[in-house]
Amino acid sequence: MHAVDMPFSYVIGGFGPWAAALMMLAAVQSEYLHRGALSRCALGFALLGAGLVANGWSDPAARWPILTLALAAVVGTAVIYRALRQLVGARPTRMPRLALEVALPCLALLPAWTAGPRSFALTFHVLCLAVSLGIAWTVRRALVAPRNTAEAAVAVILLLYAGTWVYALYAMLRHDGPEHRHLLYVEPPFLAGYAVLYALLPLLVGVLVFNLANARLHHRLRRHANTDDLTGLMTRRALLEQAGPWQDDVLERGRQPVVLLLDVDHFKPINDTHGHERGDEVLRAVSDRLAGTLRAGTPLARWGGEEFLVLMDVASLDQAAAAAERMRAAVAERPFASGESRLKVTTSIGVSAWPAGVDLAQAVANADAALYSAKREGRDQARMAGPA
Ligand SMILES: Nc1nc2c(ncn2[C@@H]2O[C@H](COP(=O)(O)OP(=O)(O)OP(=O)(O)O)[C@@H](O)[C@H]2O)c(=O)[nH]1
Repeated sequence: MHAVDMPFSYVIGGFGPWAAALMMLAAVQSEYLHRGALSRCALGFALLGAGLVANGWSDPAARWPILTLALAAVVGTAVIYRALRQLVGARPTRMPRLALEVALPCLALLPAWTAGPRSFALTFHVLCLAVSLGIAWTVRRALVAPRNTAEAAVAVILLLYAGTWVYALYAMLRHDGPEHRHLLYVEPPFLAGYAVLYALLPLLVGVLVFNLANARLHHRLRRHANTDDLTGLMTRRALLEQAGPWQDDVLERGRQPVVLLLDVDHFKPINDTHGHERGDEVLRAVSDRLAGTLRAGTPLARWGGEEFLVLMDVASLDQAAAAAERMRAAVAERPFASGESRLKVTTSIGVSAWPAGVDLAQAVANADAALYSAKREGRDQARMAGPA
């Protein structure tokens, strides 16, 4: 066999696996990491691996190393594919089934191989084109209307990828001469390079994909743990995590940290009279109104059932009292619509300074004591705690 049309072989040998690798990465990035996209990428890898093996077979010196490396690459791809499916929560594919899925199209190459290099190359190109069209189908949304850069990148890569195979077919059909019979053939030194590429690439991509998928899962879990489902405010946990560094920063800027604890008055009767769902609506509306009185970035958490906690930096405690009054008024001034009826909702608020060297738990306990006296003295009011 001769090496012919080197740049072309180079494109097929070099671009194909990278395109498949990028596809896998983009699939993770763009949230359409699903069975269809993944299995077609895995198939793309396997097919290219099979093409490489067939190529290497013609060179006795390269035969066994290439065979071993390419098989390792195929197995590596299958393992990564399976792990990824588990990561995204899909039922794990059974290995024999996956092996069959990937092996069948590769086996289709066998009869073509025995029929001669030209029919082999032709079959190979048709299969690869089918795979690239298959991938295009699974990610068609990215092609038609990409929503972000990752999706736009997928569209470009796919077009190049499919274009490579279309061109390969065109070139094969147009040139019947012997020099175009072995479009897959690559010189042994390059072949060895590709073989290493095949063996390393799935590993490399696997590590990248795992990291990306892990980072995304981690981010999602953190967001779930730190966001209150009902109100969208931060949870107690999230506020506790931020509180220490927040206090350091406020003190450094020469301002005073204060804690405001708010509790919706007579909330139980709202639930009992209007139902739990209406109660939920009221909690959401209260949290919106509270947030509306605060500067963006002020830590506001849902502290418990109908309790909210605010960390605020002020120049003086008078400012904190004024802010508490604003929050109280924002809730009390207009009734909340609940179906046909209007619900008047009020809050009681306890405010406490949170000076340096005092635990947040202590400051919250002081605010809670102030809140308790606000409740005792008739509710719908804010009370300042004694010195912390
Ligand atoms: N709808 C709804 N109700 C909740 C939620 N979390 C806690 N609650 C209810 O909030 C009510 C709190 O009632 P209490 O602690 O007795 O206080 P209250 O009726 O507000 O009276 P005071 O605080 O003394 O003014 C309880 O009935 C809880 O079931 C929630 O997420 N949604």
